[in-house]
Amino acid sequence: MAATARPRRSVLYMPGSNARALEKGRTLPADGLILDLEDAVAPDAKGTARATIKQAIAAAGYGGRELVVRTNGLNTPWGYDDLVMAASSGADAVLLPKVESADMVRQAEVVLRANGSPDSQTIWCMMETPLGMLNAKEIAGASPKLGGLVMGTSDLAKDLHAAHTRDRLPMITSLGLCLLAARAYGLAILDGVHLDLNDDEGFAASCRQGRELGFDGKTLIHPKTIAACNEAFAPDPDEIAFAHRIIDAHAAASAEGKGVVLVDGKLVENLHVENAKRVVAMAAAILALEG
Ligand SMILES: CC(C)(COP(=O)(O)OP(=O)(O)OC[C@H]1O[C@@H](n2cnc3c(N)ncnc32)[C@H](O)[C@@H]1OP(=O)(O)O)[C@@H](O)C(=O)NCCC(=O)NCCSC(=O)C[C@H](O)C(=O)O
Ligand SMILES: [Mg+2]
Repeated sequence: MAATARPRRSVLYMPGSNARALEKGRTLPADGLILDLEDAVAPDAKGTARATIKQAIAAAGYGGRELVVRTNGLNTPWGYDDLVMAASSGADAVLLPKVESADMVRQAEVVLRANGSPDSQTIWCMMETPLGMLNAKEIAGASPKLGGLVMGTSDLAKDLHAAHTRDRLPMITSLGLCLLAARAYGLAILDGVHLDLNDDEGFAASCRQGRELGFDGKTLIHPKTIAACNEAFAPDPDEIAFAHRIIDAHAAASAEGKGVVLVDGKLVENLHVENAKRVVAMAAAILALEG
């Protein structure tokens, strides 16, 4: 499915070492699941987590949820074996951590292809280091196998010596650079996690801001945040109704040989129709996923 028509409002991380979480993922209303081998898994548990993830995907039952395996880096003792497992696991995508260059993407791609990764399996990149931000454009254009970027705002804040503030001003340059790179290359892009599980208001504000900036959705660490995230990133009924009015009014105007029309007092041109069609397609894709 095209990056813009597949719902990715909520994508939940779960430690690959936590079989209970992987089981729960089959019933949670998240659009996607990141089965993690990296930061959520202790060094001693990496091998077991790899086997647990492989078994969970093979056992199926995840419905239309997009399944993503986050591997360790190729510069670690686990990265190569993670990629070998992920390649033939049946996961929809493989998420590479701490990507800083196009070369890092291509090295992983070689291992994935050599180990049976189907064409349909995409590569996603964690964008979470200062060098990664500066090289966002070359990373986004590194390979036709690339499907998306995921902001790693926790690692980024650490490396930038930045604070986690309500307005996320310290993150804005980085979020903007990655959004530009993703949209320039037709990739999906997901916002970073909100770490404070007791801060519902702050979580809602970060969802709102992420959507306004243009993110497709947000990565999450706990199931209790999925519903609010789905709502925040879905087009609301008024938006969908307005999109239909735009499409219909512009079609009628075109039939009369006109290129522009006013809808509810607002100027509508071709570009607005394109956007309206994207909104309608996303609403339909969400209905199909939830139906
Ligand atoms: C944060 C947690 C460790 C909290 O876990 P827990 O104490 O078990 O929470 P609850 O008791 O409230 O759980 C209630 C039920 O929900 C299930 N649960 C909890 N979290 C998840 C989850 N992520 N996926 C699936 N299911 C989950 C529990 O099993 C309970 O179920 P039940 O048995 O039926 O009662 C935990 O939430 C957690 O581990 N979260 C994920 C942490 C993680 O993956 N971190 C790494 C990713 S974030 C990151 O790396 C950021 C990035 O790289 C960056 O740099 O920014
Ligand atoms: Mg990280």
